[in-house]
Amino acid sequence: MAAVPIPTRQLFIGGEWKHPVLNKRIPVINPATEEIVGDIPAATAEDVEVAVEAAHSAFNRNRGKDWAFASGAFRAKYLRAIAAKVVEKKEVLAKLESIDNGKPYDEAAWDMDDVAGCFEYYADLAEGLDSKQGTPVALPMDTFKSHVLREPIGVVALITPWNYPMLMATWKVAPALAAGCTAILKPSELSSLTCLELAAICQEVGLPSGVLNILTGLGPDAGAPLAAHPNVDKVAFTGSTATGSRIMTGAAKLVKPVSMELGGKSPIVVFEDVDLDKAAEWTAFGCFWTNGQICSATSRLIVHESIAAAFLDRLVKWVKNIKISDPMEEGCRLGPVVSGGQYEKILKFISTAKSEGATILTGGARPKHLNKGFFIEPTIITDVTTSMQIWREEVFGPVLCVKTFSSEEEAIDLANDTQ
Ligand SMILES: NC(=O)c1ccc[n+]([C@@H]2O[C@H](COP(=O)([O-])OP(=O)(O)OC[C@H]3O[C@@H](n4cnc5c(N)ncnc54)[C@H](O)[C@@H]3O)[C@@H](O)[C@H]2O)c1
Ligand SMILES: NCCCC=O
Repeated sequence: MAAVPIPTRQLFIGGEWKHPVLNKRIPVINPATEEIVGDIPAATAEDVEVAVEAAHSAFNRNRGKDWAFASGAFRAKYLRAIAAKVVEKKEVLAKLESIDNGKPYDEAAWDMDDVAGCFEYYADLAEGLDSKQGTPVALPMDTFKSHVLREPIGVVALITPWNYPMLMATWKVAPALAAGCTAILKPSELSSLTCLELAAICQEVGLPSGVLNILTGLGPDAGAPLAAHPNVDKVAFTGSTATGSRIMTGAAKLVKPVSMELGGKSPIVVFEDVDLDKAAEWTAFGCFWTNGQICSATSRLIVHESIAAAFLDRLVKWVKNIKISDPMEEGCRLGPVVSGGQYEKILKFISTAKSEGATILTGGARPKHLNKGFFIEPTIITDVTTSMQIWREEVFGPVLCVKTFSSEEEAIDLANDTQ
C-alpha cells in the first residue's frame, strides 16, 4: 500500500497555525522501520498560556452567543461537517495513523469510521439539548419555580493517549463541543499526526476560532501546565493510571473536576463447554488486536483445567497464523508496538516473567523474519502465579498470561483479582 507524505503542521491555536513559542519540534518515528518520517511541534507552558486564552475568549465571545450558549443545533452542524470530512479523508487519515502508531491499516480504517460515527452521535445529542432546555421541575410549593438549564462547564483540557490517537481524542472533543465547551486537546507525543489533521479539518469546516485548540507536545512540558492551568475548568484524561493519579492530585488542590479513563488488566474466562475454535479466535482477538495496546485487552486468560492443554494447543496454532508485517502491508494483523520505549518495556516484562518462573509457551521476541521495527511476536505465558508482575501489571503489548481454574468460584476470584 502506498504511503502518504507526512504533513508539517504547527500548533493550532485560535483557529490559526502557530509556531511553538520556543520553536521546538519532536521527531515522528515510524515504528515499523525505526526511521524518522517527520516532526510535530512541541508545545510548552508558554503555548498553553496562549491556547487557554484563545479558548477562554471563544467561550465568552459575544457573551457566549457565538458558541457556548448558541443552540445545540448550531453546534451540531459543525460536528456533522467534521464527520463528513473524516469520511472524505478516511484513507489518508488511516494511513497516517498506521505509520505513526503501527496499527494495521485495516484497523486504522475502522477507527476512522468510529471517529466519524462519534462526531455524528454527539451531533444528535447536541440537537437533542435544545428541546430539553428549560424543562420544568415539579415542586411542592407553587410560589417557587424550577427548571433545568444545561450549561457548558467552560474551558476544558483534553489529554489523550497514543493507542487510538484520533478516536480517543474524538471521544473527548465531540462531547465537549456538543455541550458548548471550548477545548484544548493535547494528544500523545507518540502519535499526534491525525490530531493535527483534525485541526486542519476544523479550519476547513470553519469551526469558530478558539473553540478547539490543539497542542502537541510532551506530557510534562505541555500536558502538565495545561492540566494545572487555573483557567481550565475541567480536565478529561485518558492514559496510564500513574499519569492520571498525578493529574488528579494537582486538580484536587484547585478543586477542579476531572474525568479519568485509565489502564486495565482484563480477564477472559474460558469454560469447559466452549467451542474451542471460536474461543481461541476471540481470545487471540481480545489480547492481540491493536497490537495488544488496548485498555480493555483481555490480557489474562483464565481457562478450565480440563480443557487447558487442548485449548492452548489451538490458541498457539491460531496465534502462529497471525500475519505480522509492516502495518501498511495487505493483510497485516499485527504491527509493531508504538515506540522503542514501549518495545523495551514489554521485553522487560517478558524477561521478568521468565526469571520469576513462568514459561514462554510461544513468542517472547522479535519475529525472525523482521530485522528492524518494534515488532514483538504474540506471546503466551503459562505457569503464572497471581503474585507475578506479568499477572498484576498492565503490559500494554501483545502478551497474554494464563492461569487455569477448577471451579467457578476460583474463576470468579481470578477474574476479579484487582491490579
Ligand atoms: N480507559 C480507557 O478508555 C483507555 C483508553 C486508551 C488507553 N488507556 C490507557 O492509556 C495508557 C497508555 O497510554 P499512554 O502510554 O499514552 O499513557 P500516558 O499516561 O503515558 O500518556 C497519556 C497522555 O498524558 C500525557 N501526559 C504524560 N505525563 C503527563 C503529565 N505529567 N501531566 C499531564 N499530561 C501528561 C501524555 O503526553 C499523553 O498525552 C494505558 O495505561 C491504557 O490502558 C485507557
Ligand atoms: N475501541 C476503542 C478502545 C479504546 C481503548 O483503548
